[in-house]
Order: sequence, then structure tokens, then C-alpha cells
Amino acid sequence: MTDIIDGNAVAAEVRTGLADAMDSLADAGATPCLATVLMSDDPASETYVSMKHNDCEEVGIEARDYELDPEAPADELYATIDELNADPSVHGILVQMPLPDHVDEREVLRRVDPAKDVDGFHPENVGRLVAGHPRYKPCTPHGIQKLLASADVDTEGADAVVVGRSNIVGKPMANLLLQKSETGNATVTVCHSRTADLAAKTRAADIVVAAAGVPEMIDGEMLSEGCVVIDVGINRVETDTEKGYELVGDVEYESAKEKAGAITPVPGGVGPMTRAMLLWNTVKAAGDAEGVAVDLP
Ligand SMILES: NC(=O)C1=CN([C@@H]2O[C@H](COP(=O)(O)OP(=O)(O)OC[C@H]3O[C@@H](n4cnc5c(N)ncnc54)[C@H](OP(=O)(O)O)[C@@H]3O)[C@@H](O)[C@H]2O)C=CC1
Ligand SMILES: Nc1nc(=O)c2c([nH]1)NC[C@@H]1CN(c3ccc(C(=O)N[C@@H](CCC(=O)O)C(=O)O)cc3)C=[N+]21
Repeated sequence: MTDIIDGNAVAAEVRTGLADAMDSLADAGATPCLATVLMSDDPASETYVSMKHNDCEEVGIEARDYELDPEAPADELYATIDELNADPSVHGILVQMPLPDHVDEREVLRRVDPAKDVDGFHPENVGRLVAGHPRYKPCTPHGIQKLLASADVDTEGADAVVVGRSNIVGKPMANLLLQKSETGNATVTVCHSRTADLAAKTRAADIVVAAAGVPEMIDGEMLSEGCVVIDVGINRVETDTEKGYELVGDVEYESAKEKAGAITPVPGGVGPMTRAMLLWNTVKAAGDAEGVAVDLP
């Protein structure tokens, strides 16, 4: 029987598990606060930001919403970040990606105070992760670690293939799996659009993490019997339905499910975990900033 890894359920456990830390912070008179900054009118980005606000409300994190006109000068965004960096009541800052073309994304990532960088994208936090002493793990790979643990997947000595080498998913995922730690110790191969024979790599893998952004590119033929499949892809594919689109992953779910020992669905797999780990990082940020020891799930 294939184990369908339920991201909604594991994410709900993470949110419930944050209650102890929230209590410790409340005892110290502190309320964690996340500021989200949206400079886009892309409907998907708007949906994600509003879901993040709902999540915050559920666990008692204060969420502040900053919205900038996508046509506004980049300096306005930089000034907003500076203001949030300087505000001691803000513990975490999330600048929703992608940003308009005229904004220098690298400048944005450098500009966020690394102590408030709950995405884990600042070069200092990236360096700490690679060096093996992370402060904030990027939410998607961190969430995937929790999903693997929930399904009792032993990464030690496993052959893991990560498809995709982006700074927000592929690279940090590969680094975490490689880490000399309980949730690492895998032998990691990172594939990308120039990989010569992707199917040969994925077929040799015990764990496949698909994060390419190409709908259903990995099918059952490309997988070995009993492997673990983590589908990060969130692709909107047009349909005749009322919504006008359907979400599909980077994995062809039906054929992959026949081969896999465990698999994450889309939606309801990695996505909810990304949001849950954002809360986790925000509570950690608040604990660090307020000098309160917090017990995190
Ligand atoms: N579930 C969640 O919480 C999240 C989901 N996502 C989703 O995950 C997917 C990936 O996101 P992100 O990492 O930001 O994407 P990027 O577009 O930044 O990176 C995609 C990576 O996949 C590689 N790639 C593209 N096509 C192929 C191919 N045919 N074969 C092998 N590799 C390929 C690219 O290679 P190259 O470097 O050579 O161009 C690149 O390294 C998207 O669908 C995104 O929506 C993203 C973040 C969070
Ligand atoms: N600074 C920044 N940090 C991010 O973490 C970040 C970002 N920018 N830009 C975009 C990507 C994408 N991302 C998702 C998070 C949750 C779902 C999610 O919750 N998905 C639900 C479905 C959502 C729906 O219904 O549309 C699911 O898979 O079940 C998806 C995608 C975070 N990202």
C-alpha cells in the first residue's frame, strides 16, 4: 500500500504544537508578529499571502500586511523593509516573491535584517545553513523534513535526488539532506534543466524531491519501486471548471502512486507545510528577539 503523506494533517500538528511556545511568549508579555510585504497583483501571490494571514490568526501570531503598487519605485520597497527592520514589535518579515522586474531581488534579500528573515533567504542565513548551523531553515525544505519524519522515512544512507536547483527550494533541500544530522546523511544528487539523463537519476533514487515547476514531468516510469516521492510543484493548469484552473504537481500522481512507497499529493502536500514552517520560524524569531526560551515542535 502506498502511503499518502497528508501535508494538511502534519501542518495542523505543527500549528497545534506551537501552542506551548506561544504560551511561554504570552507569559513574557510578547506576541509574535509577522509582516508580509506584497508588491504584485498576481492572483496566486495574493492567495498565498492571505492564506499566511489566516494561518497566523489561527495560532495567535499578529500579521501585518504591507501592499505596494507593482509599478512603484524599488526605493519604496527598500524603505518599507528598513522601517520593518527598525520596528522592534515586528519579529519576522516576508517579502513575497516573485518581485517586479525593476526591483533588484538580491538587494531585497540582503536588506531584510537576518534576525527577522523568516524565509531564510538572506546570504547570512544561507551561509549558516550550508555550514551546518542553520538559524532559519527555508520553509519549504524545512517542511519537507517534517513530512519525511512523519512518514518515518530514514534519510541516512539513502540516495536522494532533488530535481531543481533554485535558491528557495532545490539548493537548500539538497543541503539539508546532505547535512550530518538525524534528518540528513543522505547521498544527494541535484538535477536541473541541463541534466543529461534525468530518468536514470530518478530511477536510481530512494527519495525524489521534484521542484522544477514543470507540470507532471515525473511519471511512474521514472521511479523505482517503493521510493519516496515529494512533489513540490504547484502549477496552475487551465481547465473548464468554474475556477478556470486546477493545481497539479511536477509529478504525474496516478502513475507515480503505483510505483511509490510514499507520495505527497498536490494540493495538500508540501504547500501547507511551507506555510506551517513560516509560523514556526516566526515564533522562533520572537523567542530569540524577546529573550524567551521556546519549545518548538
Ligand atoms: N509547495 C510549495 O510550498 C512551494 C512550491 N513551489 C513550486 O515548486 C516549483 C519550483 O519552484 P522554484 O524552485 O521556485 O522554481 P525555479 O523556476 O526557480 O527553479 C526551477 C528549477 O527546476 C529546473 N528545471 C526546469 N525544468 C526542468 C526540467 N525539464 N528538468 C529538470 N530540471 C528542470 C530548473 O533548472 P535550471 O536551473 O537549469 O533552469 C531550476 O533549477 C514551482 O512549481 C513552484 O510553484 C515553490 C516554492 C514553494
Ligand atoms: N518570500 C516568499 N516565500 C515563500 O515561501 C514563497 C514565495 N515568496 N513565493 C511563492 C512561493 C510559493 N509558496 C507556496 C506556499 C504555500 C502554498 C500552498 O499552501 N499550497 C496549497 C494550495 C494553495 C491553493 O489552493 O492555491 C497546497 O499545496 O495545498 C503554495 C505555494 C511559497 N512561496
